[in-house]
Order: sequence, then C-alpha cells, then structure tokens
Amino acid sequence: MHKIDVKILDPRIGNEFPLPEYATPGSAGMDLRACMDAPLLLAPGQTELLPTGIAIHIADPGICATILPRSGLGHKHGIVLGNLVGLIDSDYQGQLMVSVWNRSDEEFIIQPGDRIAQMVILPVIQAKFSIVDEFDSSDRGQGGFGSSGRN
Ligand SMILES: O=c1ccn([C@H]2C[C@H](O)[C@@H](COP(=O)(O)OP(=O)(O)OP(=O)(O)O)O2)c(=O)[nH]1
Repeated sequence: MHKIDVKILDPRIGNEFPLPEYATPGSAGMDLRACMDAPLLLAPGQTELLPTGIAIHIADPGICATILPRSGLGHKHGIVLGNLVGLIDSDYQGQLMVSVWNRSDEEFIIQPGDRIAQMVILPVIQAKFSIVDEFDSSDRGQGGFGSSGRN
C-alpha cells in the first residue's frame, strides 16, 4: 500500500467524519466528504466548490489522484462534478476541493460530512516530446473517429 502525506485541515475529519479510506479491500476509490459548515442547497444547474477538510502531498511525480463522481449520486440524483474529472497533481499541497454540479432538474441538499465524490490514486507516465517529420508507419495511420465502421 502506497503512503501519502495528509494534513487534516478541518478538525471534524478523523472525529465526526472519518478520514477517507477504502470501504472494502477491493475498492479502487475512497470517498471524499463535504466539509462546509452548513447544509448546502444545490439548485438545478448550480455548481459549487466544496472543501474536503484535507490536503495531500503525493510528492512522487509518477502518481496522481483523480476525483470522480460517485455512481449513485450521479445516476440517481444528477450530482456530478463541475469539472467532470478532478486531477490532483503530485506537487499540489492545497486543500482537496470538489466541484459539485447538480445537473438534474431538482434541488439537492448536501449535508456537512456527506460523501460527495471519490478519489482514485493512479500511476502517471510523464513524457517528453521528440519532434519528427514523419512517424513510423502503423496499422491505423490517421484513421479515427469511426473510421473502422459502427459495429
Ligand atoms: O477537482 C479538483 C481539481 C483540482 N484540484 C487542485 C489540485 C490540482 O493539482 C490543482 C490544479 O488543478 P488543475 O491544474 O486542473 O487546474 P487549473 O485550472 O489548470 O489551474 P492551475 O493554473 O492552478 O493549474 O487544483 C482540486 O483540489 N480539485
């Protein structure tokens, strides 16, 4: 298990609200909690940036974190992310923030401590461009966007 430094910025984390953790041994993501002071009513179409009460410093440039919607919230209630996917750089040390977007046509209330999104830690490969005039030939060439047909 990889270790990542975490700072607890909101004293409710680790007490009233647990530190993000994997729910089962096979979980890929750990849920992030909304750490605002009061309930938040998200009107249809509204987007808000919510604090999570923690900061992480991944440090290793070969690792990043992604913030993804929770399936149930997204599918049943239309609560997804304003940035669709959040990408946390390995050198970011600020508070983890979650942009919540109510894409439904109904109001949704988020309570402090609610699990609003999930974070997945992923490997990253950093690449450097090498300028060429021609690529080595490949089977696909420039074909894309449906070039192989529909089925
Ligand atoms: O959902 C998110 C997305 C990003 N971040 C933090 C971590 C990330 O490392 C930093 C910058 O994110 P990004 O590079 O995507 O933002 P930007 O809009 O390009 O801003 P910047 O100019 O700060 O890079 O913001 C979050 O806390 N939550």
